Amino acid sequence: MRTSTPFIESTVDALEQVRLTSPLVHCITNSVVVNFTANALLAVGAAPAMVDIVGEAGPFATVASGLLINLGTPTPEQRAAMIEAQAGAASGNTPWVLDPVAIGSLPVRTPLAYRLRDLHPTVVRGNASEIIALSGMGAGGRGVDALDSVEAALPAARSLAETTSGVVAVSGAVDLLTDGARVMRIANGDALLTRITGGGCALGAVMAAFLAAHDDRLAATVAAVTVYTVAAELAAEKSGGPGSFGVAFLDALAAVDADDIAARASIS
Ligand SMILES: Nc1ncnc2c1ncn2[C@@H]1O[C@H](COP(=O)(O)OP(=O)(O)O)[C@@H](O)[C@H]1O
Ligand SMILES: Cc1ncsc1CCOP(=O)(O)O
Ligand SMILES: [Mg+2]
Repeated sequence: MRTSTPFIESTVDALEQVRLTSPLVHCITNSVVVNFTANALLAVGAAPAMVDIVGEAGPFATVASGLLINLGTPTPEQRAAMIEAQAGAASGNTPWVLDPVAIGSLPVRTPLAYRLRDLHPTVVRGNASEIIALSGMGAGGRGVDALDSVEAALPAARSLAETTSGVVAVSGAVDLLTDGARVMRIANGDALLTRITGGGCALGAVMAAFLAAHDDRLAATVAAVTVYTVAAELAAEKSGGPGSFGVAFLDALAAVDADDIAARASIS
């Protein structure tokens, strides 16, 4: 696969920036993955803060370096905090990531996801079925899992990028990213990421960290996916299964460096 050298350079720069500046990442995320997400952010060099209550989420989003809104277990308090946080992010010019976990048929989170979509997330990140559902072109997946292929989600991703004027990232064996005009594919990662919970959710948080480290939104998102999926490859080589992979993945997020990126990144 052809590898895009400018994107490798911007990926290495963004990783260095994340480690130098330790961006403060405000997370409103689901109760399944909250600890794993905080550990993934710490491992890559960012500073997590899980601020998901009304009265705090708005002001915090104003001053944070990046914000993640993840719809995985959207309690009433979290739902109100998400709306408050989005407004805070808008007033503070804070980049924000929307992860529309398991939308489609679920009757509470789906309209909330549409409402947030229309508030122009900097990045939407999801699996193929979530992206198709958020675009209005399909019914969603099987719970948190995709039923559609990544390539089948390309028209939905393009349409969604036009709606949001932002970046859309579809995860899977080959990740697909678009800003509506450009389409990038990243063929790194390991299937063990789908055998631990939070493999997708923590990626959304890492994207929020990288958005704080690079001005070009597409390049920042490419950098986050590349660092994350190359780290997964390094971890998989040292793992005997999902349990040891989860631990090795945190070690690899902390250790992955410019040489690993140059040797392994498959960006086209
Ligand atoms: N078959 C696979 N091979 C390699 N990497 C994968 C595979 N499936 C998913 N990934 C990676 O796992 C991470 C989470 O993606 P995914 O499982 O699609 O998200 P979600 O958990 O939201 O459904 C992404 O970084 C993606 O690149
Ligand atoms: C299992 C589960 N149920 C509600 S949220 C969640 C976590 C989903 O995590 P990911 O999308 O990263 O696999
Ligand atoms: Mg997910």
